[in-house]
Amino acid sequence: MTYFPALLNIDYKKVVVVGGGNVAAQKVRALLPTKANIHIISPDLIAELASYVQEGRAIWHEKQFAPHDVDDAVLVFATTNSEAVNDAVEEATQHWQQFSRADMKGRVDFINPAVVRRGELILAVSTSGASPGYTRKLKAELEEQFDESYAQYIAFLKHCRQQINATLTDKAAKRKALQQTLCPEIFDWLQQGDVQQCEAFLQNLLNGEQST
Ligand SMILES: C[C@@]1(CC(=O)O)c2cc3[nH]c(cc4nc(cc5[nH]c(cc(n2)[C@H]1CCC(=O)O)[C@@](C)(CC(=O)O)[C@@H]5CCC(=O)O)C(CC(=O)O)=C4CCC(=O)O)c(CCC(=O)O)c3CC(=O)O
Ligand SMILES: NC(=O)C1=CN([C@@H]2O[C@H](COP(=O)(O)OP(=O)(O)OC[C@H]3O[C@@H](n4cnc5c(N)ncnc54)[C@H](O)[C@@H]3O)[C@@H](O)[C@H]2O)C=CC1
Repeated sequence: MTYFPALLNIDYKKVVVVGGGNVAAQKVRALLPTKANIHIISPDLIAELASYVQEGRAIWHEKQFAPHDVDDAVLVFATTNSEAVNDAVEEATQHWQQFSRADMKGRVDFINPAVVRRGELILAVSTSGASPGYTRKLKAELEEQFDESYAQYIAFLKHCRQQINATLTDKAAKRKALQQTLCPEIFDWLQQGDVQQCEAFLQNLLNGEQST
């Protein structure tokens, strides 16, 4: 299968996860940074999921799956340990609802990548189902390579881009300035906690004075 990668806006939309085990938790963990309305359908929950429910970050329907549970959901995850139940979830899911099936036994509209988030930076990795174990290993490597400092770095690049777009009018000058924000010095200055140096660099770009 050749999959199409995309980043979805699911804020305030209903998402249903059927099952309350480790695989369900993996899916819910990936959903939590969004503002989606997360509904878990399962007669039981592992402790991690129970804590999300207790914190009000997901809604638990303590029951066996029934077809109407998927009503109005934009994403549906079938993560139970029963092929028959996953079949029933698949059957209940309309063609306009995106369906993910953890056992890969039937219809699969999308599969889940491993995700590393650093502020607004999103690194998503997949082997298209070839080797989820390798995907997990690659994620661990990316977590090391892209540490938490990247959140601040991306936030500063965003700030620069907003300022440049608001200040410079000439297209070529804008492009040049945006390109210059990608110089390695900015990352290094932020690592050293030297925000002043970064701001001075940006001011020079906005004044058209930076030549590097
Ligand atoms: C197709 C896909 C569908 C989907 O679920 O979206 C799928 C399917 C299956 N996974 C299986 C097994 C494992 N999955 C993991 C881990 C992850 N699996 C994830 C995604 C995906 N798994 C999608 C493809 C992604 C890709 O290829 O890149 C991750 C990335 C994200 C997530 O789970 O949301 C998450 C890591 C996230 C993280 O660490 O953050 C591990 C490793 C571990 O847990 O340590 C193992 C054991 C090792 C092994 O088997 O390789 C099995 C066999 C089940 C069985 O034997 O019963 C199936 C079914 C089959 O292949 O038929
Ligand atoms: N995609 C992935 O990353 C992986 C997928 N898998 C697949 O995912 C399945 C689930 O794995 P785990 O979460 O580890 O299993 P698990 O056994 O820990 O959890 C299964 C959950 O499904 C619930 N369930 C069973 N019948 C139900 C029903 N009628 N209605 C609602 N909920 C019901 C159970 O109560 C339990 O909470 C595995 O059997 C395997 O096929 C397994 C490992 C990784």
